[in-house]
Amino acid sequence: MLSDTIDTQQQQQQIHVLFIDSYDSFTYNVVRLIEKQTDISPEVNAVHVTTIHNDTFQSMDQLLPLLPLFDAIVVGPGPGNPNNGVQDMGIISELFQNANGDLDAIPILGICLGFQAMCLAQGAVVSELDTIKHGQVYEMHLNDAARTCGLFRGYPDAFKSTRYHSLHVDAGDNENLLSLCSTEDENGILLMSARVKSKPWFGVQYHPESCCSELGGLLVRNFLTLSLVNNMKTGRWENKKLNGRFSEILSRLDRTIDRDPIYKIKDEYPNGDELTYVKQFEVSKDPKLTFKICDIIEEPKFVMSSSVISENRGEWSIIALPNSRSEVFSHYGAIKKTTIYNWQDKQISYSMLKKCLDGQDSNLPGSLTVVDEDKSQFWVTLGKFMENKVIDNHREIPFIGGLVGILSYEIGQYLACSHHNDDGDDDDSLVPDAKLVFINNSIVINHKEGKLYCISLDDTFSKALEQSLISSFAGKKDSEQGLPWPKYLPEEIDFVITMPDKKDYADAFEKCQDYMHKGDSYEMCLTTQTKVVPSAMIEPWRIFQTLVQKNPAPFSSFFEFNDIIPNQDEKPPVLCFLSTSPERFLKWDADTCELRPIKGTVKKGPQMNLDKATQILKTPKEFGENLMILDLIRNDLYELVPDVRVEEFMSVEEYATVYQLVSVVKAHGLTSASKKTRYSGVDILKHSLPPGSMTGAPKKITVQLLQDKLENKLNRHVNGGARGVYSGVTGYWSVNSNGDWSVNIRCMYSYNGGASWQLGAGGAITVLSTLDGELEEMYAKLESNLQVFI
Ligand SMILES: C=C(O[C@@H]1C=C(C(=O)O)C=C[C@H]1O)C(=O)O
Ligand SMILES: NC(=O)CC[C@H](N)C(=O)O
Repeated sequence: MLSDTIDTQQQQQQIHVLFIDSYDSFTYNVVRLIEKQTDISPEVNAVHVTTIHNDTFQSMDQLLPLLPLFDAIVVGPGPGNPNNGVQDMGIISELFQNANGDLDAIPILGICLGFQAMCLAQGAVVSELDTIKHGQVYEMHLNDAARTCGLFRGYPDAFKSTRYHSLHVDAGDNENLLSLCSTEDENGILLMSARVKSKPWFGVQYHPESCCSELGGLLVRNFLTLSLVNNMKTGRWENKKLNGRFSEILSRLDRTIDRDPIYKIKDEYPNGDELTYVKQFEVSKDPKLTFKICDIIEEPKFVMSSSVISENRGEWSIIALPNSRSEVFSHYGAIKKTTIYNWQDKQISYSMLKKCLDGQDSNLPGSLTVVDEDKSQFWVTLGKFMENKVIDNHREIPFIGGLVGILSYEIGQYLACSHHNDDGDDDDSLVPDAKLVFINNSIVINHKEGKLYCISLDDTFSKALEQSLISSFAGKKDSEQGLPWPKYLPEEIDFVITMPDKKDYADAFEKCQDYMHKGDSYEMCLTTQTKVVPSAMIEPWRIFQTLVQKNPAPFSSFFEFNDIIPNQDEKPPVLCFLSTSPERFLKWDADTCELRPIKGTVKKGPQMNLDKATQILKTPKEFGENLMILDLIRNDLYELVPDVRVEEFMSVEEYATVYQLVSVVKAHGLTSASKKTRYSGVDILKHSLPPGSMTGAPKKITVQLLQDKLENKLNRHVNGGARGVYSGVTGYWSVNSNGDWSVNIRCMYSYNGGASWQLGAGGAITVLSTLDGELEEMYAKLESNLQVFI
């Protein structure tokens, strides 16, 4: 797919597959499975897959002239119903109609939606299942015809595979189709694979690429072998056109989908030793240490701390210290603008910033940069800035300085950046979708080893602060003393709490069920927002102090963006974020990245213990929920990196108020790839936002349905229904090529310095969900933070 050189001789020995994607979230799992089948025959040395979307071409007339380039076509899975033709499947319906017989000799493999479309075009009936299967593993049974069909060569009679479908094919006694495989469930016996008798066209209803499917690679290998034999017989193999113009067309087609790295990664980076200052000393291993340290820091600080430590999570805490040399990057998606200025620059006022964002350019001081760009270009701006900052220094420390901050949900793919502040005044344009600050000075703590590091990228770490850290904490053992922080908010303050309407939630839940029954989505993470208005101002830090004690979590974050000094009569809309998230989204170093999707939740209570929760979390509902997101995350990684592994499969983890089902997926070899396909962790971040665990699958259609049809109504009392900071990510991109981002859940955020707070909570809805069960889960998650106010 992403080969570097177009060498015709070499290409002649490659199998070329055209993959037609329907904006599914499992596409690249299939693509990589195809690419891996390299040992097909001595004539073949590689498999090259070109992926296009089902709407890349408007009609077959545009695609037909390109088909001599390809040895086979794979039509992938996807949302929608083949009965809706072009509207749901773009070019796929016309492809299978094959009006003039142009595709008679071209081998095609249809998977799920592709299979249904193929069978429909042959006269079979495609209709809704009574009992729908999303992320469920079933035994597939081959019939006698399969024994003589090369597609299942080498297969046992039965094997397990994952199913993701709302619809199914009833072939009846259709004369054009030969059925090969079936499974049995509450719906009866269902067709799971068939071929078209008169053509080299095959299909499977199940998902060979799922991480829970057996022998998926063999199916693809068999299909490629059949394709090769077919093409050698028909002369397609010899006549394949790959020279000159065709070779150019192929490389252009390969770039249809944008996968350009955000910035070019170099072979080597300077070590930056002249300026980097690292002072290390021994401290207590108690995670409360981070908070005790915060108490002695007067300056502004961002905290990414752990209040619960467990293996591979929460081992480190970071206190980032922004100062006047810190560049602040804010992106405003709705008006497509980025601002860049230094932290608390005296020349920059709120009114000036607002004017320039409103397009009334006044005389901008030289220290304020405003760039017209969309969210995609914003990443390039960040890349350009960071490119020259990267150093090869202290890679064993996760953060030594770099960009720190918050990315909202709407900065992610497929989402409209439309959110605005709903607080009555006209501050709409000033709600940022991303806010990142470059940090030179930080305190980094390794709780596992009891080590503290004072770090500066420009050798400006305050000597006074270092001295007081040493005198207060160096060499001191764990103390039994708790935090001197209040466990409750001041009693005299009241809170007006606006929750989503239960009836609205029920309506949205029903609509989700409709979409899933129609085949438009397999899982939908439906979320709600609750607004809390205190009767008097409480400092955000004061709320954080109570929150972290009530709901300790591995990713407890505190951010208060006081980046503009307020003038007397101005109140800049300060973004604040307090989080006790259990969920890592993405962690990376120079070569590897790790994602830890959480999916599956059981509320804690007197009747619940770990064993019981484990039993519940391993039932089909929770299993399916987790598997769907696990396969989706594999897809997000596979799009950029070929080596992706599931390292932990559905472990149960215990938190303060809930049990959660967690999987771990890693991608290796970011930098060992060829120069052109070399990605950094930040490319993976850009490509995989919004986090799959907050969207559902398939990601594109699901987030669009949630944003346009469901949450705009359900959450209209907050930010016009936008999720904003909730469902986004928080973390850092360190100059030593490390990064770590947690999912913004179990959090609260404010766009007005704490005058009002928003709390998000939700959960994945599948066809196995019940309204009561989902409501209970949503309230359990909401309670983890709302408890601070009630
Ligand atoms: C949506 C939330 O949580 C997400 C949904 C989960 C689920 O559906 O089980 C679990 C963890 C998160 O990925 C939330 O906490 O608000
Ligand atoms: N995974 C798929 O391709 C699903 C196909 C179709 N949308 C269905 O739900 O049955």
